[in-house]
Amino acid sequence: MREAENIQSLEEFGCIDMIGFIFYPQSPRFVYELPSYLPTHSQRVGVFVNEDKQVIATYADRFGLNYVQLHGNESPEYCRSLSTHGIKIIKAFSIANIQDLENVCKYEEVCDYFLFDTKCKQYGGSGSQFDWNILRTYNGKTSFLLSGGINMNSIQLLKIFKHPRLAGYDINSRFELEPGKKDTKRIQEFLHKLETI
Ligand SMILES: O=C(O)c1ccccc1N[C@@H]1O[C@H](COP(=O)(O)O)[C@@H](O)[C@H]1O
Repeated sequence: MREAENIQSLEEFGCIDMIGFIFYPQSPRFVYELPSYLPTHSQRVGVFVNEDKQVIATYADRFGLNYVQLHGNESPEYCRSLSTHGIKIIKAFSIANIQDLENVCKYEEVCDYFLFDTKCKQYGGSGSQFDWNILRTYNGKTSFLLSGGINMNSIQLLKIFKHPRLAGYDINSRFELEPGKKDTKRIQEFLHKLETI
């Protein structure tokens, strides 16, 4: 997210655990300036793709980031060296089949969360869902966020999908008015349906 009012009105829901800022210059959601309001209750997450560690540290300071979400081909060593600097790590993995989970175990101990996203041509923000049944074979210790194209029509499937390490849902492009601007009404409706239906 990148607009102060938009961030503030979403945070007012009181149940959004994390709000993300995309620091990948090729993304249409790239955050090019510091918003005049930053979340105070929701955790601040910076999203990076194969970024220089010094650049990440600079953004982490400037935005007061609680987490960095690494959405590229970052190695376990790279994650470890960031985490030893006190930065909490969410490592994203692109999933299309069971084999895509093979390398995930190498990242145990060096990440706070994993994030399972749909494999696509670009690095993220595809708006497409993958087959969550693949995650039934994930038996690691690290909790994960479910991501990739989650939308209003995902609710029934979200309710059915259970996993002992599932920590939360990550919503992005399917809840936007335009890139980087969330449709707060649609999100409110989504949250309501998730609780009630
Ligand atoms: O959204 C982007 O532009 C983006 C660019 C580079 C890396 C990650 C990006 N977004 C992340 O992708 C997932 C899934 O998003 P979607 O629901 O499929 O649109 C999410 O974690 C975004 O933060």
